[in-house]
Amino acid sequence: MRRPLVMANWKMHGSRASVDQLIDGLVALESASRQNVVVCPSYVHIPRVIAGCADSGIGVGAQDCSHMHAGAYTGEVAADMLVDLGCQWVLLGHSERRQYHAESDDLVAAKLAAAQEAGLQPVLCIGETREQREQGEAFTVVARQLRGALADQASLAGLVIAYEPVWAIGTGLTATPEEAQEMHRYIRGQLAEFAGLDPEQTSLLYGGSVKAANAAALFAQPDIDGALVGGASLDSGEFAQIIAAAA
Ligand SMILES: O=C(CO)COP(=O)(O)O
Repeated sequence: MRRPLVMANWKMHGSRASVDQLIDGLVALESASRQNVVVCPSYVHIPRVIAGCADSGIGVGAQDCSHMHAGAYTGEVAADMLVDLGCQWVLLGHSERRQYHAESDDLVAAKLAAAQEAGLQPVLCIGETREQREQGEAFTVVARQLRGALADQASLAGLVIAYEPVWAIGTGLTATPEEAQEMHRYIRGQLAEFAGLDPEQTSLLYGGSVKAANAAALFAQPDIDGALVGGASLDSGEFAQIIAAAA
């Protein structure tokens, strides 16, 4: 179902103290707003966030998961383990995973299948680099990432897509609302065309330098349902304003 989801990706940030402060800010939000919020801390902080957000309506997710089931895979975290902790969500295919850990579309597809099987709600992250956009390849790249991850899935129930142009992540450069809308419209069309998804049931989030100052204009676009927020989600006041803009 399309819903105004605002997700925090804390990336590799946080200490127990700073995580506690962020949780205090989130649980102090009014109840209706909290239902639209999902927080993705680093693995090590997940139990703390789940405990701190208990009964608040705030969802908790991981930033990645393994494509494999439990076994001798040092350093990996299985989707089942995340479910066992109480996670409901997982980000997959984030551009920082693709860039620094060489994650291919095939690997992202395998992770997505593992997440679905375990009962996690996956958020598939896609987006083009600056060079790809400048060369007029943005739509081709996004279509390839979508097909690569989704084409052979047994189930896509509850899937959320986050469009995060790589050139807008952490750079302060946001796609204009019109640029983001154009791509979101295109993605919705692709989902219907090859994945058999009802485009009106799939939430599409925008990510890339979302801030309090630009959130409302992005959310006003007809195909932008919410946001995946990095840097600004580490500032309680700023993040609360983004959540308010989505309501
Ligand atoms: O990568 C992002 C969220 O997953 C976006 O990060 P920023 O909001 O810091 O640009």
